[in-house]
Amino acid sequence: MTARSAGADDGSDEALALLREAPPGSPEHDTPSAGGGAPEREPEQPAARKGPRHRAMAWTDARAVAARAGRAAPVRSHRVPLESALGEILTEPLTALTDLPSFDTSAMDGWAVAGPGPWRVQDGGVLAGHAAVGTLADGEAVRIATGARIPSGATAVIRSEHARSDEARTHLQADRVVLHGQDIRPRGQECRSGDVLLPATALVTPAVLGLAAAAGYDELSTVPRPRVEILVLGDELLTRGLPHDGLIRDALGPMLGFWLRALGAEVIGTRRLKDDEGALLAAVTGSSADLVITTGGTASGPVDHVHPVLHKAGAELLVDGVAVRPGHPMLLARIEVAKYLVGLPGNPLAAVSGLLTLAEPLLRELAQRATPMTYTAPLRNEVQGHPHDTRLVPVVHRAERVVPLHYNGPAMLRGVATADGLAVVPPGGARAGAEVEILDLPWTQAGSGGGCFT
Ligand SMILES: Nc1nc2c(c(=O)[nH]1)N[C@H]1C(S)=C(S)[C@@H](COP(=O)(O)OP(=O)(O)OC[C@H]3O[C@@H](n4cnc5c(N)ncnc54)[C@H](O)[C@@H]3O)O[C@H]1N2
Ligand code: MOO
Repeated sequence: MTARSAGADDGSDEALALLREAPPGSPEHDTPSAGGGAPEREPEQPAARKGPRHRAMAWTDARAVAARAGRAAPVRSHRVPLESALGEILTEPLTALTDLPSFDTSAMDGWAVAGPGPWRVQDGGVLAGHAAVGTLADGEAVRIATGARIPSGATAVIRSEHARSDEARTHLQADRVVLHGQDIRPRGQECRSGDVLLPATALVTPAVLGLAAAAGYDELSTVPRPRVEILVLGDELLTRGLPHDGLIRDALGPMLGFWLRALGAEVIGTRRLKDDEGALLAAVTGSSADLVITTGGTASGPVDHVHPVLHKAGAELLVDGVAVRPGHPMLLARIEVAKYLVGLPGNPLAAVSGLLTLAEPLLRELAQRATPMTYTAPLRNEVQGHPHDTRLVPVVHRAERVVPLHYNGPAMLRGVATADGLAVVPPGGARAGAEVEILDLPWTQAGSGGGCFT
């Protein structure tokens, strides 16, 4: 867990201060949710609008469906150069291709000696990377460097600081008792050729890359990162400059690619599409990605084309709405075998909610990464819940507790930008002190998702 020190200069203190200081009567104070930013109030749903509510799946069920969809995809493997394997999962055990060390090695700079001293010092010396020198006979010594091959016949290495040679540097005397084999790393001390160093299913971390290289590998067999294409939808979106004339900046395009990479995806592209059904259908059906992510257009407005396009594409809706706030219109569809689409709602925090609810478990299973340990933390402040739905609320860790952040409205990124994670607040809410599950953000120290190697 990240226990950031109180007062960390990360911008979250302003959000926290606002939470503490909102005066009575202010909108902040009046929000029905402590922790700030209420779930936007919904009017009682008339019968005619009850359809979506019936379809909405419980938050935990939706995550389970997404994970199952990922597990159902065929298992894949590729051989890649070491540097490309970072963050992927091994599909074969890492079996040593050599003994390590692969020869008897000096562990120190000093002298290799044979038998009991004093010793006659041979001319020259042995350096790391040099071929073997001749055999040492009993009573002989030769200068040696750390990492150099031990000459045959040598029985020990004496560190430079533990022996003295005479003026002419021809004779050597030890300052202390010399033990047989001291400071010699024997061949195969770490492993023998053929030993299994890591099982298939191990995550390739930087340390694994180092071990694989030491053990003789140039390439590794791993599960390829799922290939993801992002389609950002909306006529109202600008990619530069200030909002004007009802147009706003696209906040999702700049964020999602990096976030998806941190979740283990290979992002093959981000495209911006106008609100045009034909263009969306062509982009979805023509995409070569394993997972298409769309943003916006999930609801039932006049230019919300995701549902009609999925229908036309013959896709199977696996999740069509989730009982979670924000983000309830999120969806998951199977377009064809092993090709999925996650529809993220357009409101930016709702999109983050969809990313963590549906894309994260799907990508994790497609990449065959281990399920991270879930953990809970006590809330410092009460958080009001939605009557029926789970809430995901940005929080920071402070002194063994999590503090709900204020700017947590569906259209706001200000809270999550300073957050360590999202608290999973059950329907009905949670009191101060209640333990709630925390979804770490992939870049926080507490993140247990196996590392975010981008
Ligand atoms: N009658 C109803 N209307 C809406 C409901 C509902 O239940 N009944 N749900 C609301 C909720 S909740 C959400 S979330 C949104 C989801 O809508 P869409 O997924 O169709 O998204 P859009 O309508 O395209 O956009 C919503 C909102 O987000 C802004 N947006 C979109 N893309 C971006 C982007 N890349 N960067 C920044 N902002 C973006 C867009 O301008 C809208 O303001 O539906 C509600 N409506
Ligand atoms: O809150 Mo909507 O929940 O998905 O913006």
